[in-house]
Amino acid sequence: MLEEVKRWLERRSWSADDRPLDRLLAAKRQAGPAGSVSVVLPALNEEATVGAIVETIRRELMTEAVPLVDELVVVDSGSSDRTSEVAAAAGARVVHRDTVLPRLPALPGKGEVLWRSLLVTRGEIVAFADSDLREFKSRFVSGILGPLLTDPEVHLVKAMYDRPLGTSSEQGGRVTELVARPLLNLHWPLLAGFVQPLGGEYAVRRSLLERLAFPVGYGIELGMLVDSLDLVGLDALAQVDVGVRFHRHQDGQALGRMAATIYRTAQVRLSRGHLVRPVITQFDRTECGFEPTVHEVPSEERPPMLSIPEYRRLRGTPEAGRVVA
Ligand SMILES: O=c1ccn([C@@H]2O[C@H](COP(=O)(O)OP(=O)(O)O[C@H]3O[C@H](CO)[C@@H](O)[C@H](O)[C@H]3O)[C@@H](O)[C@H]2O)c(=O)[nH]1
Ligand SMILES: O=C(O)[C@H](O)COP(=O)(O)O
Repeated sequence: MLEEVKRWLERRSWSADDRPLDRLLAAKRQAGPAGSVSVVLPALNEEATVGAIVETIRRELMTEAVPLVDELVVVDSGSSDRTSEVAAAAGARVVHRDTVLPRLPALPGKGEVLWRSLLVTRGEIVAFADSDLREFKSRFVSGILGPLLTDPEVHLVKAMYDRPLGTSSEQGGRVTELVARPLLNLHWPLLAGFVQPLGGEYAVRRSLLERLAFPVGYGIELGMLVDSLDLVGLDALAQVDVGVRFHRHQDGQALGRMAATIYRTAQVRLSRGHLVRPVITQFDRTECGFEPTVHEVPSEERPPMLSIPEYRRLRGTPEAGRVVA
């Protein structure tokens, strides 16, 4: 491990317990508008879990006594189930991806809805969390907000946690362990200290988010880490231990496509313009043997939000500063 990473782990890795709620609330009051917080839950067919997550955040972080979160938005990514209804009934503002920036038809994928969420939220700090989490705890949100509210030098905070898979207590995160961690260690060793580089729970200052390109699919987390390192440096990145995370596990083939997308995101960053065929072939057993299916690996990226005129008008920002394009 690099010496810089050892030092980073000592300086920038915390537990959610390190910053109790009353300290966060005091810091938020003191920060004024810079401490405004939006929580965004991307959701594609999550009717089973999104309601409980919304209720927990509203009950524990959005009350008169604990006004830590200012707005809670579920961005529906094209669900065919009752995700929107359930989320709205639980008290979230629900926005469908197609209603945001309608001049650009939405592309499929999680990164796409996170990108669009910047146009429908106002917080100077935006916290994202997956909406398929079970046994959700509000510390998943308050924990990652802590360093941003209390330390102006921190710009991005990722949650870290144990990830049970089936009966095994610590073996979840198959794409993390087989693809993302090796890629990061070999190509961006400064990021080797992140325990959960792909985790969907992270909080980021808007001033950073709006300067980042967003891969439209599952490449968003790796892309965001790599580009943030480039834009703000390792010391502006941090991680917080929030306990244990339970979520819906995708099957091996879906994870294969996710892995290919993440590899592609890395590849684009390693050699912009390098010509490859971004497809992955997978196999299913049929009566005639193994049948190949070819899936495209999405390579589209949305440009930094600061380059979108509608966003600049909304925010009253005249020009784009340094961005990752
Ligand atoms: O097109 C999509 C796909 C997913 N989601 C939502 O995004 C979240 C995470 O998706 P999920 O399929 O549960 O991802 P995981 O298999 O858990 O993948 C992990 O790794 C991914 C790649 O880094 C991250 O995006 C995830 O947040 C992280 O949990 C969930 O709320 C989904 O409903 C969308 O909104 N739109
Ligand atoms: O982050 C990951 O590696 C993927 O979400 C897969 O996680 P799982 O192996 O716990 O399902």
